[in-house]
Amino acid sequence: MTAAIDIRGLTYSFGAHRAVDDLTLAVEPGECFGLLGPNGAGKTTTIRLLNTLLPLQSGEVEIFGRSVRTDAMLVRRLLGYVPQQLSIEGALTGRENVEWFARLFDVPRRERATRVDEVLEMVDLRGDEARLASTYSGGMVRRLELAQALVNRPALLVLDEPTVGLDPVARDSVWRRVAQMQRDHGMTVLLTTHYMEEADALCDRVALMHRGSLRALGSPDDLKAAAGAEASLEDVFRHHTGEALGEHGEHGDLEAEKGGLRGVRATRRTARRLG
Ligand SMILES: Nc1ncnc2c1ncn2[C@@H]1O[C@H](COP(=O)(O)OP(=O)(O)OP(=O)(O)O)[C@@H](O)[C@H]1O
Repeated sequence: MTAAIDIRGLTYSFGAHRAVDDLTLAVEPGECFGLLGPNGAGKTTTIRLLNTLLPLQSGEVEIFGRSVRTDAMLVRRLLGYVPQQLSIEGALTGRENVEWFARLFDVPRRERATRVDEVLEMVDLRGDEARLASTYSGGMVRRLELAQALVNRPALLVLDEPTVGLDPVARDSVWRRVAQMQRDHGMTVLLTTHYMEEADALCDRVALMHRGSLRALGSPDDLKAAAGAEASLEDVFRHHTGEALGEHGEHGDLEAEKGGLRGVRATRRTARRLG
């Protein structure tokens, strides 16, 4: 079977700094796969290489058998991407934000209204679609971004830190949507996170990255079992790197449900800085 994502010997440097170091891994169709690691591990760089936002330097990546090096346009059509940065426009309504993406991704004009309805329904925003996005809470912003990424019915949904800076309730609501979409539509999902409990709850398999390279790969249960009785994914990380992820990964005091894009932007910035 053709892998959903096939990464072979991927290496990428910013100047002298090697951000991704000889990464090899494959994600199967229909899997929810987590790239885990602290700030600076190379997760976002990996994602930007596979979604064609960064040009490959060394190594190969194929998405459903299409090379990102030679078939970039085809690869883009297969992908839905929710970046860490905000991708919505506060001066547009929720619905207009999704319509804009539908046009951008060449959803045929005749199908657009139905598709927009469908994805707004999926993320439970039909009731708020006429409000300006600037009035949305942090959790609603994230759900709207999910709707944008889904409107072209991607075979692969890529989420970069989908719940960073959200409070536990909003985080849970995003998790439920992602799990449901994967279940209902058989979509392949690749997400990056440094919330261990997020990976544990959502992912069939995870890859632990540290300083650009792959340190461990497997299902959360197998990795935990290998690290010892009653080990958590935090323990697994410590076991493979000698460092504690918790110091990088806790954002317990962050609160993104304040509403308004400015709050969301500030919270995501803070979350990234705290890592
Ligand atoms: N545009 C850039 N120019 C120079 N260095 C960069 C650039 N982007 C990333 N880096 C460096 O590459 C390394 C990997 O960064 P990357 O963003 O991929 O990590 P990450 O695991 O996604 O972390 P985060 O959770 O902060 O996004 C880091 O050391 C980072 O400082």
